Amino acid sequence: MTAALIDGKAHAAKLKARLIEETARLKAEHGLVPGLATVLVGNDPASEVYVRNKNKTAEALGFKSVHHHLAETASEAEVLDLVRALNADPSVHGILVQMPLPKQIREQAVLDVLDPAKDVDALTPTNAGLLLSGRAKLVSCTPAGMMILLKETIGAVAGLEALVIGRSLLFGKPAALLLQAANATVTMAHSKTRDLAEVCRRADILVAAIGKPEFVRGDWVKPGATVIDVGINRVPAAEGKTKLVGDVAFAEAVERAGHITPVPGGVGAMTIICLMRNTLIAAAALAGLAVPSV
Ligand SMILES: Nc1nc2c(c(=O)[nH]1)N[C@@H](CN(C=O)c1ccc(C(=O)N[C@@H](CCC(=O)O)C(=O)O)cc1)CN2
Repeated sequence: MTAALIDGKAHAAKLKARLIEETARLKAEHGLVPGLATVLVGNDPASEVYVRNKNKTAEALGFKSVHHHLAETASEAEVLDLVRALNADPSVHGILVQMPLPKQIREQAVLDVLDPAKDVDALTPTNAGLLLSGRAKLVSCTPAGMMILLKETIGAVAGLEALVIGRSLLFGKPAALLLQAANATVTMAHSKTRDLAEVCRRADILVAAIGKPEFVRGDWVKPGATVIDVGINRVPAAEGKTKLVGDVAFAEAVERAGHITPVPGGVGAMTIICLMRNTLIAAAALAGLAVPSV
């Protein structure tokens, strides 16, 4: 069997088109321009690219987009003051603090001051709790993108065995909750899981978010399973160059899976557009308008 590729870029483009229409409608009917503020602390090259792409996408949709770049040596107090100022700015509806942060800044301290109504990453304790209780308006971006890809490629996941490897706040935990809310039977695995290969072989939906290049081997994949690869690992390639690979050994897994996301161009390609969707939803909610169903 050779798996069908799940094209994250194509699905992201479809969502982008809907968001452009909805943004124009909000502006025409309510004079509302969604505003996204990005905060980057330090000079991590990958983070710089992601944040630049977030600002570019926001502008392409017709949002107001502002960027704040703090030095690698910025103190926690400086970051918290900036977040408080953005909380108070009525033209800003979404605040994105790029992760990871330099080590002197506690991620939890930043999330504790971020206004949950503007938390377009859905990482604050309030939004994490709302997801747990099934009442979330803002859902973490990459997990939300995964659910869109699953819905549009395999349809309902009810009753399927789903395995999420990884338990981060950014992906693993919200992904497991979303799959469970869609009535999948969910297992969460991690670095301490015994006999991971055998656990993987039971999964109809295998989600890998471990951060280890090509860790999941092809013979761990149940024949016909759907594989969602969340890893983005830069590894050495020929002629002194580098290339991106996922957490799944793609060339092996593609021979056994029914559907598989490539890296790049899979679920990662949904992250930024789902952030824009959250910004639009946050803007409508803060303006007291009905939450758009985009
Ligand atoms: N505050 C946040 N920080 C981080 C997040 C996040 O969602 N919120 N996620 C990652 C990085 N990230 C966004 O910030 C992100 C990762 C990947 C992509 C993406 O487009 N991936 C492409 C390949 C990109 C490439 O060539 O490097 C793909 O998979 O096709 C977008 C955003 C950590 N930090």
